[in-house]
Amino acid sequence: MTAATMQVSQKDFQKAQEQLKLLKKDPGNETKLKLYGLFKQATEGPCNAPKPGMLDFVKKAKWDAWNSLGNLSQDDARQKYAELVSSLVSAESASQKKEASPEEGRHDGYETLIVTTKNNITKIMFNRPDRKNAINHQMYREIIKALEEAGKNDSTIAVITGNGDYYSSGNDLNNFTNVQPGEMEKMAKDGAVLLKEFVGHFIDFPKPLIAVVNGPAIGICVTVLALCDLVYASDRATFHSPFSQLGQSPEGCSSYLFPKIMGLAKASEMLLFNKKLTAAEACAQGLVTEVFPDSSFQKEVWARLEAYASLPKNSLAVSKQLLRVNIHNNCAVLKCLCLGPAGCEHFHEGLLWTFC
Ligand SMILES: CCCCCCC/C=C/C(=O)SCCNC(=O)CCNC(=O)[C@H](O)C(C)(C)COP(=O)(O)OP(=O)(O)OC[C@H]1O[C@@H](n2cnc3c(N)ncnc32)[C@H](O)[C@@H]1OP(=O)(O)O
Repeated sequence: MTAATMQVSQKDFQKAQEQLKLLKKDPGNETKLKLYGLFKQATEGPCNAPKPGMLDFVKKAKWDAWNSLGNLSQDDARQKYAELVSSLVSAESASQKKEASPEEGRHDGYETLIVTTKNNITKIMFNRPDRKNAINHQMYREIIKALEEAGKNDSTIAVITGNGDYYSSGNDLNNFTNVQPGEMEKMAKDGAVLLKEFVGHFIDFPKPLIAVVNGPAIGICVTVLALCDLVYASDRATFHSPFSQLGQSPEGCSSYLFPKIMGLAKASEMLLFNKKLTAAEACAQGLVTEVFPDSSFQKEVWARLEAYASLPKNSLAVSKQLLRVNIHNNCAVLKCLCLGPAGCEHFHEGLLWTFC
């Protein structure tokens, strides 16, 4: 070895010692012993220390690691030490990159949602946890886009859920603020068009659509549950449609589907008198398919959904259509009646409108 390469090796050796201190993960005892042996060999040469006693386990393991290097030269030991540290640094940075890289199967182009496709399931997750997943204009449009994509892609089922402690607090109340007096009517009309498109995508969704209600649900995200094929709820979830409290009327085909699902009396309690249901009550009334303890909710539900998603895709899609044909047709009629060319958007308190 020339003096020049030896110098590089010495420099690399020192750099490697610095890098080793910066490692975030413990490399494990075996690697630490290898590093110890190489370090001693590099700095002191072959082991000539007395062998520790059999019961002094730590000292004995270290001595063995050093002694096992025999007559390896100090230059080679430095080199091997630097190589080992470099491999640890590379492995750590690769694993950090992997952790930081986007979730597997994540779709691009969404800011208010996390949309992923994995194991034949497209998951559409509301992602405004700091606003309790309130649905603003952008989110309405992104949900429409996500449903459109999910309806056409290779997935077998689609799932809607929320990120954080809420499923969704419903319509973002800021959608109705900061409207200039002269623009009220335009805002209502534009909102009605957006709402029609939004609800229409639930009515027309061609595959099984499953709501995984991870927490409280309010307003429009409750009403469209009736357009989902299954609703799985955590026992933390609640179901609240406070329309009259807000001077609004029910939307999302709930005025038709809720009485059909739970009977007129129970639907009236929810849609006229703002009764908030627990998950168990919503299940007893047929709005929710099954309730799970919150502690095992995600695990149990996703295991079940993965099994469902391995069923034949076309059979599920056709069967869904057969089950829902009448509901679909009636909802489609309601959609046209309420927001068709004749226009019957009903204004409430000069601001809000009914859907159906
Ligand atoms: C353009 C198309 C329009 C179609 C309209 C269709 C008609 C739809 C109707 C509905 O969906 S009606 C239901 C509307 N939703 C509500 O009335 C819920 C309002 N929010 C609340 O009552 C409470 O925030 C809560 C959800 C019960 C949570 O209460 P908590 O005390 O736990 O947290 P907060 O501090 O209140 O919330 C944190 C943070 O999030 C904001 N936020 C929550 N929900 C909404 C919302 N729906 N719209 C806008 N912002 C919301 C809340 O203001 C807080 O913000 P900061 O104060 O931290 O800035």
